[in-house]
Amino acid sequence: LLPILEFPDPRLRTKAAQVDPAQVTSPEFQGLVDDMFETMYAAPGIGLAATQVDRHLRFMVIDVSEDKSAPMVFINPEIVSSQGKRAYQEGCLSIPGIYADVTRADTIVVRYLDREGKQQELPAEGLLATCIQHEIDHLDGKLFVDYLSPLKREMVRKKLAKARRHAA
Ligand SMILES: O=C(O)C[C@@H](Cc1ccccc1)[C@H](O)SCc1ccccc1
Ligand SMILES: [Zn+2]
Repeated sequence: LLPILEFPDPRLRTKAAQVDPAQVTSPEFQGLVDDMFETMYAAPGIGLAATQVDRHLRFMVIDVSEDKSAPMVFINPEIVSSQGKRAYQEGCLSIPGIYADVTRADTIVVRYLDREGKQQELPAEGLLATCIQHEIDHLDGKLFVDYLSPLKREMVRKKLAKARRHAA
């Protein structure tokens, strides 16, 4: 399992670099993808961005199915269109115990390279669209708490500091 960075770790603010398409089929990269799926399922989570495990490359793994039956890899993802708005109570594996409503586009089309390095274009809506947008934010060093008011974000910081003190 790969350790997941936790807020306010500054490494979570790193902007990830494009993946070299020639690297995608290498054993090293494929091994990292496998490790990320294992880490995500163990958390458990439905998405995990490479940034969260301190690998600053533009890719993420997602599986919104109930039974781990729909693993998806998005490499160098870019949203090419987005429509509508939808609020969803988001959590984040890097900000444990904090949940808040975040409004994002309801329907998107995302262009990316798949696990074989093949260019794909996928329409997504609902939870999958929310998750894709949440993970791409990670690759840009953004966290869902950035969408909260400064007051609310301060409350989050205090709550996490307190939880860390009690855990120590
Ligand atoms: O930290 C992450 O990126 C994993 C996130 C992905 C996510 C957050 C909000 C909304 C959709 C996806 C989650 O912590 S995975 C845990 C989870 C499970 C079911 C529904 C929502 C979140
Ligand atoms: Zn997250």
